[in-house]
Amino acid sequence: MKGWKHLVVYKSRIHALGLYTSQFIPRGAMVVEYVGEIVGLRVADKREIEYQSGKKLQYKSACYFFRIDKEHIIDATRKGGIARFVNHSCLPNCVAKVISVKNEKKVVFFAERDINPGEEITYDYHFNHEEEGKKIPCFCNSRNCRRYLN
Ligand SMILES: C[S@@+](CC[C@H](N)C(=O)[O-])C[C@H]1O[C@@H](n2cnc3c(N)ncnc32)[C@H](O)[C@@H]1O
Repeated sequence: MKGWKHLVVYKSRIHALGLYTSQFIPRGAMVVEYVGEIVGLRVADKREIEYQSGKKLQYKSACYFFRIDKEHIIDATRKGGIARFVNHSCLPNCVAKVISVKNEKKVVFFAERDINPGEEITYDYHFNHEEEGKKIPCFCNSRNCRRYLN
């Protein structure tokens, strides 16, 4: 499959917008790369506060961070690709892998099973568990839903 033209951002049944495929994707195929700015934890923390403050309306309540490793985050809020619209599912059709290309870390989603045209692309966010009150309800609607993202 060449390029990402078969991937479409569309209203999701899980949350707001989601990413869908218009073509069959075979198990094991690369689906999309999570593109954005790679920043350190300190910068990411500052940006999170800035985004949540709502000072810049276009970033308000944005949550387009992907943690690559202990020190680095991909921030897809200001500059990012379509992968930022991939929602969480407790029974996902993709898995996110951190791979190294020419010594640079990249996050790529691979199909964990065959994905049919019209299906929403999902992966398991694997968020850390949070205490009551900080929990985010999950709307993935899968049979094994854990009820919360975190
Ligand atoms: C990277 S965004 C995903 C794209 C998002 N749907 C949008 O339109 O911008 C991640 C946020 O989407 C929401 N989200 C993703 N999967 C979800 C799920 N299964 N249940 C509830 N909210 C979800 C959460 O608010 C999460 O912090």
